[in-house]
Amino acid sequence: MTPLAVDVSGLVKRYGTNIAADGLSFSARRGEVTALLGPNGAGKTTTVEICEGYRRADGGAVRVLGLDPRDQALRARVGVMLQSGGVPTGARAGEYLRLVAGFYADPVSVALLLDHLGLAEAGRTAYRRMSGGQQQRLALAAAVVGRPELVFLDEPTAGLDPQARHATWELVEELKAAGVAVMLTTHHMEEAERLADQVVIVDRGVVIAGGSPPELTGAERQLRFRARPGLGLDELLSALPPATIAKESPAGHYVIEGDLVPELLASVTAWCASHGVMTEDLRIERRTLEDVFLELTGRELRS
Ligand SMILES: Nc1ncnc2c1ncn2[C@@H]1O[C@H](COP(=O)(O)OP(=O)(O)OP(=O)(O)O)[C@@H](O)[C@H]1O
Repeated sequence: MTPLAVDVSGLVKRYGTNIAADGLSFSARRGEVTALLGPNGAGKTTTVEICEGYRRADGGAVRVLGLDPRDQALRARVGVMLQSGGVPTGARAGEYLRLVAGFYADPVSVALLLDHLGLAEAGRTAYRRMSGGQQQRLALAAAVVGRPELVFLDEPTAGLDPQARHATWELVEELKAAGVAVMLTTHHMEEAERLADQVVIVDRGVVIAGGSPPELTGAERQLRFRARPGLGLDELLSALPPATIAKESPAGHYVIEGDLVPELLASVTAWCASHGVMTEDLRIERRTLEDVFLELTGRELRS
């Protein structure tokens, strides 16, 4: 059986008294995008750096393509995009990418890759003169130029404009179609929803939920709104059809599940009006990963 691309079990990592990973477990498969999603400080970068072999774990087991993450045999098989580039500041984009390509047996065409990521014009520009978005795309190009079997992308689209973000997303989709395992960290939930086959939601060093985006968000649409905390939900429910469910989670965030026909919406808003309740952000849609995170932790993902 082919080993999992990444297999992390009970990972523990401490920085002094601060626990960045507290028994964290997940796996990532080939030909799939696995997203570690969580707020700042959740432990995503630490986890990925341990998988990349840059940091040592304090406990737990980590295998990457079936090997110890520090095994030198992985260098040629794994692509890494770091948050802070790691490119010499005087290097021109094209030169640098050709240099990196030279380390691999069967690299991708540098010219095609530059073109694909919208960097063709920046090919002769020194790294320090490139925009932040261009530098980020160059780091991405360097991670994939060697045709890796597994690639780690740490916040690959943070700070990119929408066009560059879409170019990055397309590249990730192509990698996946070519059978590459992609591990991506993000606190951008649309990115996780759009790209990921598996989402691993991390908070405070532990996995609080995992699955495909539809598994996590559910297929059913819901009526959601915000209003003052502590509305009498039993009373509201008595005004709604019998199979309807109403929840307040966390305080001031309301979710109504049931047969979402126009009459239900009218009944909810009529009940609110008769109780002097002003709703905000009233919407009927599938839960988002943001909603899932909020329900699980009582906090916003983008904290
Ligand atoms: N080198 C370090 N020394 C001490 N503490 C650290 C170090 N690196 C990370 N931490 C702490 O470990 C915790 C997890 O950080 P980590 O960077 O792994 O989270 P993250 O989910 O990647 O966050 P972000 O989205 O901001 O990158 C945080 O509390 C952070 O302050």
